[in-house]
Amino acid sequence: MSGQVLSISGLTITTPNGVDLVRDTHFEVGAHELVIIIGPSGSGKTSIINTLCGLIDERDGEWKIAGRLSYGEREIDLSTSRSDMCGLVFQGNALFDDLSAGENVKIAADHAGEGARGFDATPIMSLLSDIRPEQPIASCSGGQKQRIAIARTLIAGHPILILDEPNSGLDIISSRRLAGIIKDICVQRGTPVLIAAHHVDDLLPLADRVLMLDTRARTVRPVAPDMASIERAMRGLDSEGESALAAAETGATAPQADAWQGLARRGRPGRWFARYFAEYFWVLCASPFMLAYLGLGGAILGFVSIWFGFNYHAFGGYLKSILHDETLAGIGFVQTTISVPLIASILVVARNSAVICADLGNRTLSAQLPAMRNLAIPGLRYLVVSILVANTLSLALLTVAALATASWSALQTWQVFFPDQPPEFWQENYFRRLIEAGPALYAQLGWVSAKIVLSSVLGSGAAILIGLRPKLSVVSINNAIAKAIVIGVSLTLLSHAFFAIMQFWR
Ligand SMILES: Nc1ncnc2c1ncn2[C@@H]1O[C@H](COP(=O)(O)OP(=O)(O)OP(=O)(O)O)[C@@H](O)[C@H]1O
Repeated sequence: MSGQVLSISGLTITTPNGVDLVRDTHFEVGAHELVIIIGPSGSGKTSIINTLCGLIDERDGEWKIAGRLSYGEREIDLSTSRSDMCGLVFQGNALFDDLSAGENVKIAADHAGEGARGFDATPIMSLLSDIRPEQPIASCSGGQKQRIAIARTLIAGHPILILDEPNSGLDIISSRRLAGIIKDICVQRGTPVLIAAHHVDDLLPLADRVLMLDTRARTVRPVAPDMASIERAMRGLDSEGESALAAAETGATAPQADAWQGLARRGRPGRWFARYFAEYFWVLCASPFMLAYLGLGGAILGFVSIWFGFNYHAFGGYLKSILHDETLAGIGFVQTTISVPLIASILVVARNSAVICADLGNRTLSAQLPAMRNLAIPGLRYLVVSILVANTLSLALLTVAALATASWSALQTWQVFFPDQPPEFWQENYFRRLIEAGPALYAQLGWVSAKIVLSSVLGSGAAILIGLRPKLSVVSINNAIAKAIVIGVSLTLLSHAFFAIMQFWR
């Protein structure tokens, strides 16, 4: 493959907001060449890299891409096809946190392409000499993670190598060593290497050329590979990030400055509890998806109880003719005080345990809770109280919704059996035991409320405790979610069984 040139022509990238990052841009990276691309913060370096690596994510919005990438015999139309020729070291590392340090490299080696065959990996592996292969990713320092990410991509053996800010977490010695290793690889393999970087001092001695993303001309142009020329070229360029920094330096007003000044003023901290409560109430209860879920559960239960209660009972014939009012009263009582509250609790606790555990697990993994503590935000209190209250309200309201649809579908099913009976007859008998109970009505509702509150508090409490336990990876969050569902539903079954026994214990 030696001697092949990476050539980009006619590259235009338009963000989903309609901003052209580059227009009709051309550049090349030769075989054995190490080229650095620089540009102000937010100018589009990562977007160019993602385009070259086929990683523009259309789920973020509709990007418009035009241009061609050619390398050797292959040519790719970037407007219609995703490029698969460039290996990328991601800015945020993107390590697999459920695998150990060694496994992160091994998995790349085991899936390496032809380009990796017969290549001496010793210099790459020497990048990792201070890391134990069995070390979990979570226990590696920022610089160590970065070196693992670099080694992993180098091992994979793509014909073209692209690095996004590879030296941002490294000390100066590691950074120089890294630059030397990358250069060696570039020369040995004949690989074109493109590096996007802000801190170029350590990389410059080994760079063949420097390209600059010119935010005024919306193109990529060459700059002499020395710090003085780079600084001169960068000065005078405009971008959102640059103009904000320049404004801060000179005391001038940047476009969004007023909005940010308003945010910096101290307000009432209590509104953040309301903010978190509203967020959890919506996700745990009020979303249309939840209402439809519980409505459907109630409707199916209403139909099943009446249909099978009348059709498949041992005294089915009698029930239909002379005993149907008593049967209806019995089914109505069991449905309103036992079965619908139980099914609603199981459905809500199972679903909401997963949501709560995933939410807190992600906050734990991404260190949001220590960040809140560090900012003197009573995060745990906001989150835990909001979750407990929102989940209990959610279960109460959704049980009422399920009871409404269960009663409605019970009435529809009953009318299939007894089309001549007026709905008033159904209403009188279906709710008779509940109403007959007189003051005990309140006792029955009290039992139902007790089941709901206990199921909710135990279910969401278990999900909170499981979600807040230390998490090392996304896989550990998944396992925690499964555990929270099983424990939450088991506690719900036990709560309902306990109160059902108490309810009829006379
Ligand atoms: N999904 C998106 N939707 C809309 N605009 C986006 C999206 N992703 C990025 N942008 C915008 O595209 C521009 C370029 O972003 P990009 O991340 O490519 O810049 P960059 O030069 O790599 O920045 P930095 O050096 O700060 O990492 C920015 O203004 C950014 O706000």
